[in-house]
Amino acid sequence: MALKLSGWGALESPPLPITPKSLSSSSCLNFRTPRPSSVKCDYSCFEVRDVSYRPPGTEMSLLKSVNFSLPEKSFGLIFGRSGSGKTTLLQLLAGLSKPTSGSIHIQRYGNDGNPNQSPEPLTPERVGIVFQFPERYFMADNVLEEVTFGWPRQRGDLQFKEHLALRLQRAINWVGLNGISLDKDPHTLSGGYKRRLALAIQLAQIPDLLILDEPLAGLDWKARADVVKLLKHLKKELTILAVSHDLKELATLVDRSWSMKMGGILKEEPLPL
Ligand SMILES: Nc1ncnc2c1ncn2[C@@H]1O[C@H](COP(=O)(O)OP(=O)(O)OP(=O)(O)O)[C@@H](O)[C@H]1O
Repeated sequence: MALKLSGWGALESPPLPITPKSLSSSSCLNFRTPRPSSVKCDYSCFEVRDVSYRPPGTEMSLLKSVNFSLPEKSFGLIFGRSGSGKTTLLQLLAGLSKPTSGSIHIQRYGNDGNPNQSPEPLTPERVGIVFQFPERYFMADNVLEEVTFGWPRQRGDLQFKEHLALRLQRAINWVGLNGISLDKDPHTLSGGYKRRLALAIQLAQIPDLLILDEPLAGLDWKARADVVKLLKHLKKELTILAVSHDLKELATLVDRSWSMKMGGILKEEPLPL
């Protein structure tokens, strides 16, 4: 099967077809199969309950009894002063560190607004995180290698590779990178396209929750507008939680917002615009 990418975005050079063969030389890290489509629910929320965090070996709590919930397919924004604990909270959500106390889970609710299942823990495989300045961490010589970095290298069956190829195509289409040749060096992309690539890397894993740490930082005005437009598009399909100082530019996307006070105390508050 050869999947040809086509669609929006100016075509700089003909894109490479994505085939199971072109995915055969990647390595495996934490790869998750998609949830069965038979699992239906009325709606679900990402919930943080009484989460506190004190780094190992220290006496100081960086987060104090944090509580919030974010319904699926909504956009949440956390703002607050530098050093208040925003990134620390994102790291807990992504499973990069463990709360000292409290829980982080997904809760499904029925039509009557009551939980209709036990909460499921939010495992790291269900979360995609794009750090500040993600382009600084690009490792590969071309776009295809960058998106598939960490994918299975062993000889899998054809069906599995077709499945990966479809995921890749979906992620690339989603962020509008389909006008870019997959053999292009990621470091030569514009600022906005580098951010699209960083998003595609996470979207290819089909996360339930996409976390963005300062998604507009370091971009010029045109790239910032471009990324905001893209996030508006992604929000239709995904649950997104961002930390940002760029409140005005992201305001039109925001469904829920919280202020992180110094000392790691989170409060639901409208954006101070
Ligand atoms: N492992 C650690 N041990 C001790 N202190 C830490 C540790 N990690 C972070 N801190 C401190 O915790 C506080 C919160 O840091 P954090 O990076 O979460 O803040 P932030 O709100 O994201 O800031 P910024 O907006 O500048 O990114 C800071 O004072 C930081 O120095």
